[in-house]
Amino acid sequence: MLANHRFTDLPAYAQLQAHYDLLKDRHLRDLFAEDATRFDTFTRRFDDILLDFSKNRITTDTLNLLLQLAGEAALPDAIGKLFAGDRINQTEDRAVLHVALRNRSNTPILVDGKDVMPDVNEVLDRMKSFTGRIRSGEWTGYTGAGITDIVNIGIGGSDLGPVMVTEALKPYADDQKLRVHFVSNVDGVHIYETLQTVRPETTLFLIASKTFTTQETMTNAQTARQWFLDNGGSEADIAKHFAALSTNQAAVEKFGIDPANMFGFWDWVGGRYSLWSAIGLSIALYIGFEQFEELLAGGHDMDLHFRDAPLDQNLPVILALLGIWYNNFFGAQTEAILPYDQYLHRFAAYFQQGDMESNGKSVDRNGNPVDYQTGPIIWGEPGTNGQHAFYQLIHQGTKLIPCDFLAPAISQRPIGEHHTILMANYFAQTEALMNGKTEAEAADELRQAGKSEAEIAALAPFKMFTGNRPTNSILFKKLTPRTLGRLIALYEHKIFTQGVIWNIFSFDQWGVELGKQLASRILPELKDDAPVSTHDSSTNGLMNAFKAMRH
Ligand SMILES: O=P(O)(O)OC[C@H]1O[C@@H](O)[C@@H](O)[C@@H](O)[C@@H]1O
Repeated sequence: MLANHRFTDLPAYAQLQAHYDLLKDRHLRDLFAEDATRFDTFTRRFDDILLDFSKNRITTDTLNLLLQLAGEAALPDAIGKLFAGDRINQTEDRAVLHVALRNRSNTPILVDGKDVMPDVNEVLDRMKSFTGRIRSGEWTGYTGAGITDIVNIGIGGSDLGPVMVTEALKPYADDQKLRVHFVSNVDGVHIYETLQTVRPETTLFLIASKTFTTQETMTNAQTARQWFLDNGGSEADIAKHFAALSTNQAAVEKFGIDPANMFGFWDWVGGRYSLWSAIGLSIALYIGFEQFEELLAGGHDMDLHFRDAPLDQNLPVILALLGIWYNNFFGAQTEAILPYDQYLHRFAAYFQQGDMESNGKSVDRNGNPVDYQTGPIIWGEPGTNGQHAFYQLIHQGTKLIPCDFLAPAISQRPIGEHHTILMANYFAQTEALMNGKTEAEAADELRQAGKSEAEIAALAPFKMFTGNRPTNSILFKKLTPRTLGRLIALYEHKIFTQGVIWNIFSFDQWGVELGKQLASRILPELKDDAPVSTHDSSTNGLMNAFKAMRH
């Protein structure tokens, strides 16, 4: 069990509030002008990853108080319990052990006295041999042809991680012909469009669902199965074309999938932390098992760093504390994740689930409503696209939006000057957000452009930038599987750290249940044309309008 505290009663909380009052009107421009060593003071490196957090509205006092806050919230003890396999997911009475899935050092990790590593390794071995057989063409479909297309059917944690990683690591799939597709939405359009592009005799469906009961996934899986049977496959051929990634063997068998084609995992793997488990099979198939192991190794590297590095050197802890600084003291509502790497175009979407499903909680670990802010709204798009879309608001809007800027030093696709131009934008944006442009500077520019003093007076207020907008720069050498593993685990542990300090449970997700319950109540009511009157007037009215419109 995690220690329990009231976030706002921690001594450092009050100290941070007082400190905020002193610091809130200070401009980053001045903090940089006063201290030539600011970059060195607020930069940390972990192997090929550099975190520069100097463009944050902090001083060393801020950092020390935030570190004190982490200590008072018993963060080191919580980290110990995470790695020790304690049942820290209390409301589901489960351990939280995604770290075991990538525990490449293979040291025993005990749950209820039993080492989980032999089971983890056994599934990894099976994934390895399966991956080898599919990729080499040894595994054939019902006509004897090899597999050319993998269709992963899953949603939420059984979709977003594999989508994000296969997109991010596309260059590592250059050497083979396998294509991957992802079907998640229960909207029939999604499976329809995917099935247009594949052939039954060369397609392998991965039915990815921890519970194997999720309505969207089961509906899509049934549709895929029927399509397969309607287009040349037979019941006996299903074993060659369907595999399951799940914890629920009974439901997998009931669906008709050969248990030999089932890759299991365990209740201590949260859906949004499951890409490292059998849920990652589509990744392994796409980039090869060795590269998948590199991804795991990267996650493990970051685990060891998180577990062992002192808090003031600890990248996930520093990111978490900065997030708390803006969320709880500056009143920031959101955080943007802005990768300057097109291959990371689903990275922010991935952490929308990772962060918002984990820390979108309003009850503390005592079961009491919280009277402080918890998880931020996470969003973002790759640079430079975002610059031409929503950065206007980040630069000149009324809201404070702390941003993480991520970029590789080396592009996976070095073409002409593209990467240098991209990086010029990367550096320019954080500089602009930090410095801004004073009204006098804006006026000077207008003067140089030949504007009259009257025009200058009219335009300068619109052309100035307040600046003082905080950013983290996360610069890494190259987006390899290992580095990606490190980056994902970096954010995972940031989320964990924040949950510990806010005294909330980060590993359950009861908030997704109510909608599911109501949808299953509504579903039968939509099956006929009888007027609906069992809900509120809006819901009744909408359902009845829908029934009328569909004719
Ligand atoms: O993997 P399954 O069990 O289909 O769940 C898929 C997703 O379902 C949602 O309701 C959430 O609970 C997610 O955390 C989960 O990843």
